[in-house]
Amino acid sequence: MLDKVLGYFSNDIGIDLGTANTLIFVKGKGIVLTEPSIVAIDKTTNKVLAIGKEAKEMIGKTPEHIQVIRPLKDGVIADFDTTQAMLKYFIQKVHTSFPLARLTNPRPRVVVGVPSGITTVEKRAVIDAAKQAGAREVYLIAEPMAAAIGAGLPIDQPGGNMIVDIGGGTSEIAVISLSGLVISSSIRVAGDEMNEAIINYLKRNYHILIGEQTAENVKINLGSATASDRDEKKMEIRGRDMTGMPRSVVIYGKDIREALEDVVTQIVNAVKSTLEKTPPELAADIVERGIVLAGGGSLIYSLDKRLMEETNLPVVYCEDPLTAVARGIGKALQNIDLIRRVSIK
Ligand SMILES: Nc1ncnc2c1ncn2[C@@H]1O[C@H](COP(=O)(O)OP(=O)(O)OP(=O)(O)O)[C@@H](O)[C@H]1O
Repeated sequence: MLDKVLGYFSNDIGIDLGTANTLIFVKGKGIVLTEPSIVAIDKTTNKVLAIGKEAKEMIGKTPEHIQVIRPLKDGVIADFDTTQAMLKYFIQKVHTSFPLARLTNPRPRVVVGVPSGITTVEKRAVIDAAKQAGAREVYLIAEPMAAAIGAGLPIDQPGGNMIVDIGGGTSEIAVISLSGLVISSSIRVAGDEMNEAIINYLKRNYHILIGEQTAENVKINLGSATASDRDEKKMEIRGRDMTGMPRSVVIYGKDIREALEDVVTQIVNAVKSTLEKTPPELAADIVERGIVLAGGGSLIYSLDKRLMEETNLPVVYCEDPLTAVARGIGKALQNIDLIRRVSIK
């Protein structure tokens, strides 16, 4: 009986520690936290002022002494101390939401999703950050593996499953069979580069400077990966001109499709080259099952159509692409054997 109670309240947690967003899954509860991976710091005192949503609202609106940091870059930790402070805050936030769990399991087991191309040093940084934030045991799962589990693909069967997980910092492409990554490729080009491409395009062609938030908004509302009705859609955006004066311009979907073309091509080429390296038996399964898309970056309008045109394969979105990795980590949390089988050693 006691075991049952302890088991139920053992709040082992799964973390999708993303470049853009951090999601936390608590065993028995589901996804309990979704926050931007952003921290605001007072540069003069080095004190953390805000974390997550609160910090995101400060972007581009802070006085000189406040710096808003994204401590992860390209899917991995770029600023160790800030990532650790952020993780500690998020873990404690979910931990204190379940007081009984805190009594029974004060130091939870933590499973973290990381890019498949992570280096040994980067791995160490994630494990250390999670341990210092209170984790007892830390397991790492490659993001495409977690996304495939979250998408409900039969990863433990002998058969090819292709998953393309496009986040903020990395695009992960993998073919999975028998609980292993048969082929994987991780490129450090994804949603964030799309924002940057829009900022640069508008600077070059419209001589207007816009912030990251505006760029993301433009990407979501006007961006696309193929010619479509969106080309004619327009939007008025505000920024500064080259003399620093506030200015507004009207831009069209076609402009943004052009701005994104280089980033989209890099992602499409990475998918094609992974397909070329896929063993024939597994390729045959992919012809039948199609390519599965996950991650927020994959939501760029008509990316599925573009990939279909370029590969001649069926392309489908998994359910709720933004939470696929977190849900996959969550499923793994229910099953320690699965964690051991699929975790990065
Ligand atoms: N509707 C949309 N259209 C285009 N892009 C979108 C849309 N919704 C979210 N995004 C983009 O998705 C990205 C974030 O996706 P996600 O949360 O999956 O990434 P992450 O897990 O934080 O990053 P990574 O896996 O690279 O560490 C951001 O670049 C965001 O702008």
